[in-house]
Amino acid sequence: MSKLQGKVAVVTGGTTGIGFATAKRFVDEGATVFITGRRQKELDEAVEAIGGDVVGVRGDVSKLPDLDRLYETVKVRGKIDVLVANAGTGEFAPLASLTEEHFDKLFDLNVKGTLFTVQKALPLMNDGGSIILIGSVASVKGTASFGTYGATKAAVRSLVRTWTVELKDRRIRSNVLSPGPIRTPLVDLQQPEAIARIVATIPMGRIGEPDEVAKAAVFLASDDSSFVTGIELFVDGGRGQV
Ligand SMILES: NC(=O)c1ccc[n+]([C@@H]2O[C@H](COP(=O)([O-])OP(=O)(O)OC[C@H]3O[C@@H](n4cnc5c(N)ncnc54)[C@H](O)[C@@H]3O)[C@@H](O)[C@H]2O)c1
Repeated sequence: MSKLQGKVAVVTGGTTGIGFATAKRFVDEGATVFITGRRQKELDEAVEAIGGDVVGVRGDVSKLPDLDRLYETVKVRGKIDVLVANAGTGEFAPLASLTEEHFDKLFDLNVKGTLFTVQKALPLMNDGGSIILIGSVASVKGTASFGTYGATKAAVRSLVRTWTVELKDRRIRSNVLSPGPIRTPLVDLQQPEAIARIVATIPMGRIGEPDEVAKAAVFLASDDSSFVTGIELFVDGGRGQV
């Protein structure tokens, strides 16, 4: 039995990496999935590669009018059962030399974009639905140059605590799914020495694959996690746990 049969899901930033893998898993589990991306070409390629019941909507989730347009499109196909606020950016710089521009860029997308992605979805969400925000192990593990990024993801973790309480009467569950280092365009694999340093901090001795995060997303999206809300689920090979 498919775990998401008949469900409608939205995955922001679904053209690459974790968002792409999650959208693919959701479609394979029977869901209708809307993905977002900023560039039409990448969006079309992702829709083609995922196949099945997937719709691409172009937009930048840090811009509120784009979010309105996204949900206008989704509305035509019905209510939302699962929302994955995945779009996020990671640029890394020591706090001591951080610029205001860098700070604003990260907070605009990772915090403001994530908050309004959820807020604007609420009128369309089915009671009993599931909200998944993508966090990061960087919020609990001090790592040089990850300060601003980690702070944005700590904010995401905090937002979920509040959504969990504010949405309880509608039985909407909200959880954070926090990956450790995963093989996606966000992680620069062209720097083998940096990767080796990261891998040395991971008990499982390797970086993760996008589909390993996607499998956990299916758990949080489906009835398998019917009594799970307000948590942070780490998919990090143990990196943040030791
Ligand atoms: N890869 C990792 O190691 C890792 C670890 C922890 C958390 N994460 C988080 O996972 C999520 C997905 O990242 P990923 O690793 O798959 O990298 P990625 O670069 O493949 O994915 C990021 C996605 O967000 C989209 N995006 C970026 N800015 C956007 C915007 N303004 N509007 C709409 N979409 C936008 C990108 O187009 C892309 O599809 C992010 O929130 C990231 O912070 C990644």
